[in-house]
Amino acid sequence: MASSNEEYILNKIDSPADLRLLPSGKLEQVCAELRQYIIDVLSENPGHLGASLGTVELTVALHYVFNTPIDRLLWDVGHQAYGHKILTGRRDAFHSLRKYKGISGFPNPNESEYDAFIAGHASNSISAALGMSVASLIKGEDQRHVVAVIGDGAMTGGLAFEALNNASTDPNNLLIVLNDNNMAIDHSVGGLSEYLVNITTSQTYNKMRYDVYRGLRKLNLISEDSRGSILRFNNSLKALITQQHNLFEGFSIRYFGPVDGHDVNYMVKVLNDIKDMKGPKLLHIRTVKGKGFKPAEESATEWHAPGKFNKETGKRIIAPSTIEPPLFQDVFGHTLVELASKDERIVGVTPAMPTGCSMTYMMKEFPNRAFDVGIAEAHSVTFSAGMAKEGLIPFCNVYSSFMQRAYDQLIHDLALQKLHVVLCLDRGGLVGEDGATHHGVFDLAYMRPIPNLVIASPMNEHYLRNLMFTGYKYDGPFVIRYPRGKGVLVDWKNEMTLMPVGKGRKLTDGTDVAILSIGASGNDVSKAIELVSAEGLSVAHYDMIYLKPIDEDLLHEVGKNFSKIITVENGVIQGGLGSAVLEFMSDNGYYPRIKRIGIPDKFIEHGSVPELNKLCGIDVESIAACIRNLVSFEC
Ligand SMILES: Cc1ncc(C[n+]2csc(CCOP(=O)(O)OP(=O)(O)O)c2C)c(N)n1
Ligand SMILES: CC(=O)[C@@H](O)[C@H](O)COP(=O)(O)O
Ligand SMILES: [Mg+2]
Repeated sequence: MASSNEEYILNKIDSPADLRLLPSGKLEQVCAELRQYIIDVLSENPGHLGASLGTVELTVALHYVFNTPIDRLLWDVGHQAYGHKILTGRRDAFHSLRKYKGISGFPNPNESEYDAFIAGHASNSISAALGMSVASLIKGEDQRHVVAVIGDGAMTGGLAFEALNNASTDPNNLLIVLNDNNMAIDHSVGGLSEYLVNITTSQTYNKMRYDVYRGLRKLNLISEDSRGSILRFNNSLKALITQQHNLFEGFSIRYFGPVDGHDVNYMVKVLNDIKDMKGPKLLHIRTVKGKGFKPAEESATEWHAPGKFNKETGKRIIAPSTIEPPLFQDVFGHTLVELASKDERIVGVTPAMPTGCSMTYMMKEFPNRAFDVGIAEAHSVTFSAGMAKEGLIPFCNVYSSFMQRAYDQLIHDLALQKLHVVLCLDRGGLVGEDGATHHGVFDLAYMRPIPNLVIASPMNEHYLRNLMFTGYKYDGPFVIRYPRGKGVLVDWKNEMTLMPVGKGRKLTDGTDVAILSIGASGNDVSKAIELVSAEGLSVAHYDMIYLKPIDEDLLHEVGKNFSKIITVENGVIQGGLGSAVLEFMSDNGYYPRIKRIGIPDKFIEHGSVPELNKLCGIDVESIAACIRNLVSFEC
């Protein structure tokens, strides 16, 4: 914070141009104010706190040195870009972060010209930035700098490695800033994270290399354009000092660092030094996730996205514990342990979301049988397929929207070989404040065309458990899709039973209209039916449970007995349950009037789940209105 005799500066920075007018001596103050502003706002309006606190100095240094938005700045994942938002004209709007009609929690070019590329899903920044850097050369815009900021977690994604590989050959002047805090949401995992720790321990070597390099440049003994000579210089220096091999230089990408990512003035100096170098280069900075807010520094996973908190006491504000239904993710986690304790062939796999999906329970109970494979959704599926081929029974848990990354693996590696993997898709449906990048609304539609897959979705916790048990017993790829958040049953721990594959169930009888739903949306359908029943309407409700194979007996029954049908799903209308029912009715000579309720053909913004459900017409009131309208033929 500004001391009493210092004027508050942040309010005067309406764009990075204002920042760049400040003397460098003021940058530390800007950082302090920026950090405090993030803490102040997020304590009341929750968001991704830890990552953005860790990048305060980097953000200030980048906007100070680079001529944004002409220079392109890409944030990987984008959850660390709150400081960037505040410095780029969104300071006052920051209070509306992640709220319905407010600013997005991630960079989005539709929101600001300073947001150079869409972000939300990890590991795309180097590819996109490389494309921009190559484009600027082809277009003759050689003055334009392109910078990708990527975390050590996001760097574990395969896409990032594909981009590094490409960056090493196609001409470009890309700068990659590797923001290394040794954390993803949970602890960073794998060889890369160990490697980065090792580089850090050889800091003296790297600093010496950088200092010698600066000296030679000052003496004009090496030239900027002569990439080969720099590499030769690096190599011979390396040979002089140590046999150590640098991964990035192995890719022909110049490596600088590691530097202290909380020393804003030093970063300004380094960035100024390296920004005009030709060719691809990587600056490795070390930061602390949650920097400047003690509880967040001490417990980074908890404070990744902590919800509301008291900024004075450092305590999270958690609703007083009443007896409530558990989170679906927790039911998954406990049930997996229960199954795994009876069959040692069961293993668990998560791509970097152990806390989020509650694989942590399995990791604690059976550390040798649970795997966090890093931000690597595609790999997680094929890795699971490999284990299944050898007789293990993997439960691979992937957030629905991140699963989009693994479509070919699903088809080629899993379904084609009909391997026994239970694929648990958490966060299916609208997820709320994370918005368009994170809604898990495409899964039912994109999986339905894939042969050999069984696709199921539970209406409540008992069905989740039953489906996990059925998936465990079923010899083939078995997908279970369930939503973010709480279930509906306080008493969730039932005796698990087999659910006949491809069989749905009738929940209520009725004559006016039949509603076919899948998954937890069925609970809203039940409530809507209660509303219209009180008005004298008679509605039959079927919980399909399985999208594939779909229950054909049930559909014949509905086709024969109803002239009006409503389908309800928390997924895109095109291709999911509604489409399956339309196809079936048409193929079998039934011609009822069918109204499909689901997510319309557009990307859905951020907001609370109830707000978005209403927006999409999948909330209780909208379903009830649809029933009334269909009965009177106006729907
Ligand atoms: C494809 C994909 N998988 C998983 C996630 C969930 N996720 C968001 S942030 C994050 C950790 C990122 O770690 P890092 O890049 O090191 O950033 P940090 O939070 O440490 O700053 C993960 C796994 C995601 N956004 N995208
Ligand atoms: C930035 C990111 O992708 C994750 O932090 C995501 O927001 C987690 O979502 P949940 O809160 O549903 O676990
Ligand atoms: Mg990290």
